[in-house]
Parts: sequence; structure tokens; C-alpha cells
Amino acid sequence: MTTIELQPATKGLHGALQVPGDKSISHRAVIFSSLAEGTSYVYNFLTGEDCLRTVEAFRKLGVRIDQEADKLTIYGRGIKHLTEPAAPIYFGNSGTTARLMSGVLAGLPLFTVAYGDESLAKRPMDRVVVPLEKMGAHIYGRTEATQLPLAFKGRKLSGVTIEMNVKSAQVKSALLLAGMLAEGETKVYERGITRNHTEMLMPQYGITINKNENVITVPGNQQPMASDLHIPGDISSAAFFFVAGLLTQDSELTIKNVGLNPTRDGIITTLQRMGANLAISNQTYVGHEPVGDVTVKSGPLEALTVEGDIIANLIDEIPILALAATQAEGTTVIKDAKELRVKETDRIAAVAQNLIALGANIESTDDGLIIHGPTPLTGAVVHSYGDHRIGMMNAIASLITDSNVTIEDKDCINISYPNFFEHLSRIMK
Ligand SMILES: O=C(O)C1=C[C@@H](OP(=O)(O)O)[C@@H](O)[C@H](O)C1
Ligand SMILES: C=C(OP(=O)(O)O)C(=O)O
Repeated sequence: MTTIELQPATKGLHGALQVPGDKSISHRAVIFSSLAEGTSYVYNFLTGEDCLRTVEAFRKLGVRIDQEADKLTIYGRGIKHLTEPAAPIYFGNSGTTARLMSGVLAGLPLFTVAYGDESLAKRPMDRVVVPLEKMGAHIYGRTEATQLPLAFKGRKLSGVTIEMNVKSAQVKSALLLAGMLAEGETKVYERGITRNHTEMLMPQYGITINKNENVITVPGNQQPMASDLHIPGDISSAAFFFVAGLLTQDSELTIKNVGLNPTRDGIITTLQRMGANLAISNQTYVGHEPVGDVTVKSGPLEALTVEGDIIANLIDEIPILALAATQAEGTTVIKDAKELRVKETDRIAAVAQNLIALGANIESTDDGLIIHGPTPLTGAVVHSYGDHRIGMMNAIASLITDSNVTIEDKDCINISYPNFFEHLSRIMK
């Protein structure tokens, strides 16, 4: 296990950073380009381990994908030319790969077996398997098909109407992908707003889709067409540096080219509600996605309650938001976030354990966290639990501790942010 010892910041953080490409959009770019007919170029692709799993999955299905730094060239030959892999496909740690690929594999006339690492093998897969079975999918697990490994006896599925019973962009996307490949029309009723990158990308790849409030309709038997795509910077990665700049005294940091999709920007509105000195400039579009530069300056924060619909909008940012709350005046309450219990690790428990080790006053609840602040943080040995977002939360905490923080299992950060430590040291100079 790889360990890193980090020193507290001795002065303010300064400069500008460009965080890597958005993880959710990178996965989807590979999926649509690989299913497409024609050659697609993908720019600013996130070369984190999770997205490379999706690339590997399609290579196993016979698609040629060339990678040069963060540019992908994907030689799509169309759905009919995908071939059956000889060996099982490894999804690593990536929930997005597992859920979205399930929608694809269930609907292709191929037999495939998929498995994941120790963490992914514990995450719920019934949330995609059950609705896919309603479409006629044949998916098999060890007992019931609730977790990986899973075997897909792919076949032509039938479009159906599905009311989602979980607020999840991964499940929604799996059903839209399956629907696009199926016979007839698929209608998906969403229970709440989740990230909409799949719906935004489908028309770009020539796929017909209709969205009316919370109902998405996709006609079946559609063949995507190649498209070139530029991917915005990942707001979920940028969030670590927003909080770094806000908490470290005398700092001013600009994170450039940050994706500002309104289904993803809850961390910005929440930090602003906490009184953060956070400003957006240079707003424009990268493809159809809104982007901008985000400048943060250190300053006091106030506690607040975060609950309800906004939770899905900042679900991956809750660990770093919890760290921010340790420095806010008053009691911050995070509720309705039970979903965090089934991420890469139980993130409610992992956040509480690590921040308590660092001296924070924080309690976990069934569906969230209660954080009393501000509390000075102290150096300690902390653990990522193999979870990239927990690892990065610990690293940002080390900026404001009174002595060094040792992070066990730092390598998991490569899952979503391979040059994280390089960026961290750059702004500390
Ligand atoms: O669709 C996506 O790309 C994602 C959706 C979210 O998961 P859920 O759909 O499980 O909420 C998020 O936590 C994950 O990091 C990426
Ligand atoms: C939950 C995450 O990803 P995934 O579900 O794809 O493993 C994440 O990136 O925080």
C-alpha cells in the first residue's frame, strides 16, 4: 500500500489550475463513440483508471481505440461489428462503467462476463439488472444478479416504460443505452434530477431522444454516428481545489475550464450559500456543456443544512463539503445522502472516521453527517479506504492541520485525478 506524508501549507495557495476532463462525460464519450459508425475524436479525455476501464471494455469488444495523452481516436464500426470477448471484462473500481456497460451488454447479441475489484463487487447492481430484466434481459449472478460478477446473455431487448426507484444517473443512462438498442420505444420516468450528460450527448451522436420534464423517451433500433467531442474540466475534481483555496489563509486560486452543467453545480451554490468568496468568470460552452473559470479566495464560512434535491447534484462532492464544514461557523447538517453508503466505500463512515482522526467534531447519521465548526485540525495518520474522493479530502485537509498528515493508500486517487498531487504541490509553491 502506498503512503504519502503531507505537510501543512506554510503560506497561501496561489495560481491557476486546469483540472482533468469530466469523468462522467469521458465514460459516455467512449461508449457512444465505440458504438458509433465512423471515427470519433475525443479531446481532454480523463485518463483516470475508471475511464480507462471503459476504454478497455470496448477494446475487448473489438473496437480500436488509440490514445495519445488525453486525446482518443475511436474507430467505430457500428453496433453490428462488435465482437464477443474471449475473456471476462474487468470493470475495476468503476461504478459508472459497471452500470452503463450493463445497459449495453444486455442488449447486444453477445455473451459476456464482467467483474470488478473488491469494492465494486460489493456495490448494488440490482438497480440496473431489475429494470433491464423488465426489458427482457438475461443477466446471471452467483445467486441472484445483485452484484458483480455478472454474466450477460445479450439479446434484443424490448422497449418498456420504467419508473426509476432510485435517483441515479448511472441507472438512467443504462436504461437509455439499452432503450436505444432495443426494439420499440423506452420511456424512463426519473424520480428527481440527476446529471444529464447522457441525454445531452445522445443527439450529438445522432440519436433521437425526447425529454419532457421527468420523462425521457428513446426510440429503439438506433445506430449512433461518430462525433468529435471536447470534454470540460471535472467540477467534482475542481471542488477539492475550491475548498483548498477557501480554507487555506491568504489564498487566491483560479480553476479554469470547469464544467458548470446545472445538474452538477450544487457544490458551487452550496459553498456560496456558506458565504464562500467564489466567483465565476469567462463563461462559455465546450460542446453543449457550460463551462467557466472559478476563482476562490480564502475567508470565513457559515454552517448550513444541505438536504433534498440538491444532494444528487453534489453527491460526489460531499466528502470535500464535509471538510469545508469543519471550518464553518455553526452546525452543518447533511441529510438525504444515504446513497453515500454504497459508493466506493461507505463514504459517510469514511468521512466521519478520517475527520474525527484529524480533530473535527463530526457525527455520522443514517443518511448523512452533522458537523460542528469551526474546529482546528491536527496531523494524524488517515486512510483512503481505497476511495479516491476520501484520499483527496484527506490531502486537502492536510493544508490546514497543525502538523503532517500521512495518507495510507494514496494511489486510489489515480481513479479520477492522476495528476492531483502535482497540482497540489504547484499551488503551494
Ligand atoms: O452517471 C455518472 O457518471 C455518475 C453518477 C453518480 O452515481 P449514481 O448514478 O449512482 O448516483 C456519481 O456518484 C458517479 O460518480 C458518476
Ligand atoms: C461514485 C463515484 O464513481 P463511480 O460510481 O463511477 O465508481 C465517484 O467518482 O465519486
